[in-house]
This record gives sequence, C-alpha cells and structure tokens, in this order.
Amino acid sequence: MIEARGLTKRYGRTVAVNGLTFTARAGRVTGFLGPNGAGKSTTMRMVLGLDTPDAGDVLVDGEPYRRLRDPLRTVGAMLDATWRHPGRSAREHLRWLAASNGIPDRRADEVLTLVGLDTVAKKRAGQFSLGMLQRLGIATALLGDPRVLLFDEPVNGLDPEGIVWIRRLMHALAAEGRTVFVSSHLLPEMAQTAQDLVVIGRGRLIYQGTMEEFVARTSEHGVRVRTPHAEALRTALGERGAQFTEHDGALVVSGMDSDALGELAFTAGATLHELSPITGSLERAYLELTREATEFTMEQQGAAR
Ligand SMILES: Nc1ncnc2c1ncn2[C@@H]1O[C@H](COP(=O)(O)OP(=O)(O)OP(=O)(O)O)[C@@H](O)[C@H]1O
Repeated sequence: MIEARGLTKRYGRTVAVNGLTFTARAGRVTGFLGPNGAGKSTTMRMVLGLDTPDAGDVLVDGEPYRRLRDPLRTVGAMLDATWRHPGRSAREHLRWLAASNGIPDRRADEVLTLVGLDTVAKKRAGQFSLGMLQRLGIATALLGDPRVLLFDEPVNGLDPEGIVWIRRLMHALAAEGRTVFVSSHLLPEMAQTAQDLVVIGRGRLIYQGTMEEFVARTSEHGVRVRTPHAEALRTALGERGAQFTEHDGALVVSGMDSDALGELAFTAGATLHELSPITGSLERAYLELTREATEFTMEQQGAAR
C-alpha cells in the first residue's frame, strides 16, 4: 500500500505538489493521471525517497521510504526506462544490482525470463531498442520481488504487442496482492489497465476512487442520432421535453434511451441514419474533470490578485 498524507513539494515559487492525500491499495492497479506538469513525477520521486517533501509524508507499506530496512525488496520502480549502463549486458546490470542489495544471482535470470529478455541476456544494453529497455526497466523493478511497484509511463514508445504484455503483467502483479501504481498519458490504455484512479491537477487531488465510478459519475450519457428530418425530430423532442444538443450535424439527446428515441423518431416520421448510445469513457471523464480543475484554479488565482 502507498499512503500519501498532505504531501507538498515546492521548487522555488512553483508548488509542484500541494497537500496531496491519497491511497494506492494492495491487490489493485492504480492509475495515476494528470495533465503535464501536474506533479506526477515529483510525487513518485517522493514515494521513492528521491525528493524530500516540504510538508506531509508518504508511506510505503506503513513506512517512509528512508526507514525501509530492505528498500529493493519492498518497493520496485521504473521511472526512466531509457537509463542503462551502455557497456553492460542486461544480465550483468541486474547481477550487479542484485549483489549490491543482497539478492541472489539467480534472481537476475529469473526476472530476465519473466520479462522475455532471457535470449538477449548477454547483449549489451547500449544496443537495446526502446521496447527492450522498457522490459529491462521492469525486470529491474521486479528484482527484489517487491510488494509495491511504481511505473512512470511504462508503455511509452512500445508496440501494440508490448503494450498488451505490460497490461497483462500489471494485472498479474496486482492479482498476486501487490500494489501497482502506474502513470500514463495514454487514456484508452489506462482504461483497460487500471482498476483504481488517482487524478491530480496542479499538484492537488481531483479524484480518488475506482475507475468505474470515475467514468460513471463524471461522464455525460446520451444517445446520438442523425436524421435527414432533423426539424421533425427537434419538434418531437421539444414536445416531449427532452434535452438535446447538436454537434456536427447530429443530435445528442439526454434522458432517453435508444429504444424510446427510435420510437419517437418513427412517430415523428424522421428516418434515422444513426442511433448510437454514448457511454462514458475515461477520456471524456478525464477531460471534463481536469478542465474544471484548471478553470477553478485560475479563478482562484484571479480572485486572490
Ligand atoms: N527539479 C525541479 N526543479 C524545478 N521545478 C521542477 C522540478 N521538477 C518538477 N518541477 C516543476 O514542478 C511541476 C510538476 O512537475 P512534474 O514533473 O512532477 O509533473 P508531471 O505531472 O510528472 O508532468 P509530465 O506529465 O509532463 O511528466 C512542474 O511545474 C515542473 O516544472
């Protein structure tokens, strides 16, 4: 489990993280989302003791990182997959890390097999592709068999096969009871990977809860229709008191399901070229929520002046 309480970090006049409180639970994949510069990387660095908070604290399985007796066995992370020792092979790199942390040599081979790099274990990491480096970064995070895992943008630059592989791996790690905390800008991918969400904007918490609730609570639902007889349908909708908006030659009707709308169109003599229910999506919910947060913060700043 990761527990942040009132976590705050300033860089000069920039408040990168501002009173952030959240929990990432064990046995779940928690997506960490926010616009560029929202404070995600800074938060992750504080979880890992690489940055010191100005206020608040963050606990990993009940302890601040710096008090962990066996950090690599408690928490593993991949923050920047492009780092590697160019002259060392993947196996040498992992064995060196294992040796300096009291982890047996054979664990290096185990994690290389786990991430599918066993056939290139002796190749120098300087010659690795981005996808191979991502896998090596994940192998490094898994080396100490930790209960808590952090991944910052793990699917960046991966091909579709690599993306599916990472998604499955994260689900498997969470199913083993581990805490998996992952940031990504790829919302459709996150929608399939994360079970819980922590969303931040300008260093503050915007949402914490399940993916399902996030999408259901914030997203608009409705039915999209296209018809060459739009006027007839508008009149019928008006008589029924239904709410609708118009986008790109289509009507988006709320408060009616597609069955009722299809019947109404039929009675109004409006031929339908499209009748599609709009269900919530992570992308839509995310855009709505982060936009509000940005506007709110800007208003606050304006009022303070
Ligand atoms: N070492 C630093 N020195 C000064 N300012 C910093 C430093 N690190 C981060 N910041 C600032 O803190 C804010 C939060 O940055 P951070 O990198 O944590 O955001 P992020 O959510 O990870 O963004 P992105 O999605 O673009 O990676 C930004 O305004 C950034 O410019």
